[in-house]
Amino acid sequence: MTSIEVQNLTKEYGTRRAVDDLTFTVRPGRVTGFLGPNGAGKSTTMRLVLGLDRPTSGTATVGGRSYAVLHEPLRHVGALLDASAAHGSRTGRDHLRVLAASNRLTARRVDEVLEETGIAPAARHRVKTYSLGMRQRLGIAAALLGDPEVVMLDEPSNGLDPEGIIWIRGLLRRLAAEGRTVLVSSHLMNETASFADHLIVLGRGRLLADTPMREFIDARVRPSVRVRTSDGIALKAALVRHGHDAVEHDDGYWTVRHARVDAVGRLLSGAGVPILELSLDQGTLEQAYLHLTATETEFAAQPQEA
Ligand SMILES: Nc1ncnc2c1ncn2[C@@H]1O[C@H](COP(=O)(O)OP(=O)(O)OP(=O)(O)O)[C@@H](O)[C@H]1O
Repeated sequence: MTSIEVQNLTKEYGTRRAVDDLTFTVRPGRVTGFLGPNGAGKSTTMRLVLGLDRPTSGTATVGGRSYAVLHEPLRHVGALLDASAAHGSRTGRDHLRVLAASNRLTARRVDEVLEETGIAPAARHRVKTYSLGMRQRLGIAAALLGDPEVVMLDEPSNGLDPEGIIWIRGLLRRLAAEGRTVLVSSHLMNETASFADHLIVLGRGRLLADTPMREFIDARVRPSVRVRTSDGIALKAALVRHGHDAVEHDDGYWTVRHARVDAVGRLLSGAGVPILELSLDQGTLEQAYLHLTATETEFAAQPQEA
């Protein structure tokens, strides 16, 4: 089992500290979402893990070894950092074949990942004719080529169509279920919520959270109850009588904050209020993330310089 270990990692570009004393471990068997606003340091951290940049101090290792010393690294770590990295005048297949050859991987494996990522029909076309989504799939194919234990993807959903987004979700879940270590950065909160088990959140190069996704949401967004009725006046009166605060929305739903579904259901049926719909509103990753960024004063008060 191979983890990504980041220990007191710092990277400065001139006077700008892109990564600031980061320490975390990305563990196998789950998908870890890597979040943070633009410029928070996610890509820099990934580049440091891949040995594409040298840390100012601290270490980033994979299975206890730095990427630079890995023999045939694609067999250990697969990464998508920049989907435009492939040579435009090569075909998708040739691009993967060159990568495969440098890591003693077979041409058969190239054909497998072309199939797996859905670009086999375009494999003999030049990369410069690929759409953004196809380039993205080619980048993911390259990441999977060596059947690696560790997969790091920077914004993999970028440019994918709805089917592609569903596909990547299933792929990430499967890679984690196979016991791999999967780190995925994204700005799409709904997307991240659909595939991540765990979250690492950065702000201005620092670690803001390293926690299971459910805990991250529950700690910041208290659940509420959503209810729809044909008698809003009776609903409000019954809830207020029991000390609840009920808010009506434009879509005809009411929200009862800090309440349990069963308690609200019992109370309303006891009061003879007609209930058309009743459900738990658990709070979303987006709400929790925005709550975190709003409460991190230093992080919110010092916007990124241009
Ligand atoms: N090669 C570089 N030279 C100078 N500054 C850099 C370099 N690479 C990154 N930076 C700076 O480091 C900071 C972190 O950037 P990084 O790309 O890691 O953030 P990010 O979280 O990946 O952002 P995004 O979500 O926009 O991709 C930014 O301020 C960026 O301008």
